Amino acid sequence: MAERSFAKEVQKLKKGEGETFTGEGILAITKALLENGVGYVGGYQGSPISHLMDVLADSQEILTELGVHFEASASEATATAMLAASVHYPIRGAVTYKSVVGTNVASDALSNLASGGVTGGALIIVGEDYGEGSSIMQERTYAFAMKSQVWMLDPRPNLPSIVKAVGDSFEMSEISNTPVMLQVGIRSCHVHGHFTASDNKRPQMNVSEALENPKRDLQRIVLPPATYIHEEEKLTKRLPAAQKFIIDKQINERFGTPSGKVGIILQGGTYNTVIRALNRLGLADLYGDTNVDMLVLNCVYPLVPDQILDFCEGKDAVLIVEEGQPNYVEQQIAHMLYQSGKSVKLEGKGILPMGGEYTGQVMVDGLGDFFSQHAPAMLPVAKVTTNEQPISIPDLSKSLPARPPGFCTGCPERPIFAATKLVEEELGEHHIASDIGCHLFSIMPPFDLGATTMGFGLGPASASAFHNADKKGRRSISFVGDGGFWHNGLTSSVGNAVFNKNDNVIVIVDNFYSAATGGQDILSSRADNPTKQTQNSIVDACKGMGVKWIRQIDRTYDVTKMRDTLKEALTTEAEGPKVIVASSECMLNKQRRVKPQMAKAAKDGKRVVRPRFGVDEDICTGDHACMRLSGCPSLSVKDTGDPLRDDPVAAIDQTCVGCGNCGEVADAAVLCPSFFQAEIITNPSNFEKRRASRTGKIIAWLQTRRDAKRVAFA
Ligand SMILES: O=C(O)C(=O)Cc1c[nH]c2ccccc12
Repeated sequence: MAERSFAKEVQKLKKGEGETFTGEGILAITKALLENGVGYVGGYQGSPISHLMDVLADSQEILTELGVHFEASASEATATAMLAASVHYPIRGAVTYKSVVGTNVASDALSNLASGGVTGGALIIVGEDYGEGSSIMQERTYAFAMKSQVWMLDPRPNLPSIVKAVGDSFEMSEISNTPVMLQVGIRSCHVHGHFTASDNKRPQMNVSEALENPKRDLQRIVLPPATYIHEEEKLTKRLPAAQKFIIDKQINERFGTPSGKVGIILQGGTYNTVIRALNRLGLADLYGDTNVDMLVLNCVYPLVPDQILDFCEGKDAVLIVEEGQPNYVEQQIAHMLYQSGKSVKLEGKGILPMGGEYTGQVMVDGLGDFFSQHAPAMLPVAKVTTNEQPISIPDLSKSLPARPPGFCTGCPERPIFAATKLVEEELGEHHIASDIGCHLFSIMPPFDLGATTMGFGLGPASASAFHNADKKGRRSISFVGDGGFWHNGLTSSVGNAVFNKNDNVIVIVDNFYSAATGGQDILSSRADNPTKQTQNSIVDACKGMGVKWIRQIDRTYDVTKMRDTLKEALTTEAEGPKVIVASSECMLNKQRRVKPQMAKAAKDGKRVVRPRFGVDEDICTGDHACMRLSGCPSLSVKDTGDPLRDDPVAAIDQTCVGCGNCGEVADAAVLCPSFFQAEIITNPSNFEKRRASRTGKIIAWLQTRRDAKRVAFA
């Protein structure tokens, strides 16, 4: 079960011609797919397009009704390979993946797909995870579009434009026999708005019909000599067809006064920020109407030289607004201008920063500089000759404590790293390889464990060079999550270690979901899923791969067991990789699952017990050793008001879910007797009520007696 249910929202997918659809960008994309007769959809989840996969998963019924096949692909490579169904058949297909990392994984299939070309429209929806709030390295998917010759649309961030781009992409893909990427940034994915819906369309051909009428065309299969034909076709047919389509269909838009002496060429995705900046500069009204001449590239690849040169004609200066680096669009435009001998002044990176997100302030500063330098007369006098002092923003890093991202309250992964810390205390520091997923938070305080992260499912692979010539010497420890394990870790990491007789320790962090991407089900998820085969054992898969030494830990909160098993793995004489599968349910998902059940039980008058932990502040010495081995967000500090105690004591707040980690850690590390466990009982039995009342009275009497003897501070 994913973190959010879209069961209610997907009902909007049934809206018909003329009805108003209101909602989030990614939901609009899903609706647009159905309106455009898509035949199959798939993908791999990742921020910021995880919810698109969740919406599709929740729309299974509607998809089936329309004859649309949906798959939660094993990886982005799988998703892209799935688009093979559009190679020979006139079936429209769409897949989603996250940004450059998804494209990296997909790139083998992507090159093959782009070389052979497609018959049915093939659409890749890329959630471009660039800028503030991103979870990955800062690169651009654009490079892949260029190298494989895949077109890239980047629509203005509003629902009608995004929906239109879906239809345009399919058409463009079919006309030019080329796959198309629809790039949507973080803000586009989550922008809210409305558009006028059309009826959903059944696919022109569905996948069952294709199976009944198999087809092949040697010219579309990637093997020499066809590959040479593909390259030629790319240059002489597909590219010109795409460029003609861009002009004929007016994919790119012109705004403002066409004869302006200065102009802006911008990626569609930056439009909202540009318009807001123009508004702040006094160059656009609140509705976005402006006199500034603008060419909005809703298609950022390929560019159409005639269109660009026509825009630049007669202008003194043109600014390219292109987020991220390298400045691919600017370079291409510079080349066009140089080749055609135009003397227009080209601005872009320089006036705007080379890297980083073009946030509102960055855009106001950059556009302000551009107009001050090249068209100061356009700016309102107050902006040019301002004597306003810029607002100074205090450096909050001096006064606020750092708040590194970390494990959630009750996360079952925290004790795994607490155990690792304890083992290192005994056996010394080890080389630790990390992977993608929640468990990567181990690299942050208070654990500070892990030296590298090389890719999804590649944790153990990234430790593979570390082969200790001394059999009794130190081994590496590597981590991989259950998500990464099924994404490709089983072969790239575990199989590789078995085959190469790697002697290191591999910990598979199994929390029953692809947790970091939003709690989607995966092969080893424990829940029943009506459309998927779940409950496939990670241990059996590893054994099947040839792992001989394997241990399953069923409750990661058992820090002592976790610590002892890790120690055994690091010291055993057994050869080959030592694999520990550490399993406990993701606490976020567990709470989502259990809370409604408990609430219902309580409402029905049933007895419900919720464990909570607390700290006895009279016993706590305030040394905070518990926190150094935990980092639980519910574990905090509290001032006792006692002037004789310098340090605040530990305190557990209301967000505690009673996972028991703090107590376990304290026990395994022999740290602290100040933790206690309490039970909150809803609808207690009469016996429990009487007992609580009795003990309450005794405790109150003892407390009053003790307080009377206490020295009081005024
Ligand atoms: O959701 C995220 O933030 C991810 O990075 C997850 C993810 C999805 N597909 C990937 C491919 C390579 C690396 C990470 C991911």
